[in-house]
Amino acid sequence: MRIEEHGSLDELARAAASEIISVCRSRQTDGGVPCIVLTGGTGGERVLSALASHDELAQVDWARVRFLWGDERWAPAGHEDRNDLLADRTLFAATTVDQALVHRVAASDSGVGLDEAAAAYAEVVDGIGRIDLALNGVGPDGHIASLFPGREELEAVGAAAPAALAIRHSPKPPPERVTLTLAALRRADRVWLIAAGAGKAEAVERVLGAREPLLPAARVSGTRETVLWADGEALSARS
Ligand SMILES: O=C(O)[C@H](O)[C@@H](O)[C@H](O)[C@H](O)COP(=O)(O)O
Repeated sequence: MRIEEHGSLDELARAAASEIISVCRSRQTDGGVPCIVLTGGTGGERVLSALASHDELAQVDWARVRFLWGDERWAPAGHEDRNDLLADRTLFAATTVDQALVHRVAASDSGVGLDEAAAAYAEVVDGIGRIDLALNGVGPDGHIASLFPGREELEAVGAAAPAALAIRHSPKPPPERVTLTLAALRRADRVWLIAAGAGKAEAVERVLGAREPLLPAARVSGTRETVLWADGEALSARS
């Protein structure tokens, strides 16, 4: 795992945004359509904001970038709880994306149920070939996406595992969500973990300590690289 240590969340977000632009440019130069899995949470939001205000934003044709979400809260379209709203208010407001390439999880007011929304999202993810980058905010308990420690959803790792699952009774509100599984996240070429602030120091230490193979944030890796983007506070308990 590569560690990208930065002095603050803002510095971290700007550096990550620069690297996202570079990943997308490289893929588009090769004639490809990059696919990025976005994350919710403070870290995810700051990276999106840093992208939106980045002076090299225009070097990527964002209308030829495919977007997924690592998880989404089960809420009506446009609700403050939704992770896709973070993108709408930042990156998507600063550039032009092709909504046909923006794969949102169905909203709770769209007429489908939670299980149906999860199954439909799994089908979308199964239909996507290459995932270039999966961003994952790390929770204080070491969760990523809506994959929480000790939960049965963590067992969805094999080749036959679904790409997305419905989550109920999430320990982090709101209680109902749709999440990509480890099986799906592990398909990504690059998996980036984002952790900033003293509140993440224990989780980061547990990930780097590699003593807990069951910790969600310690169980995800990319096929080409796994990077921990962290600030000094989040790395402060590193042994
Ligand atoms: O929907 C969500 O809640 C997020 O996807 C979740 O996985 C988040 O990334 C972590 O909980 C970190 O969130 P913070 O960066 O706000 O601590």
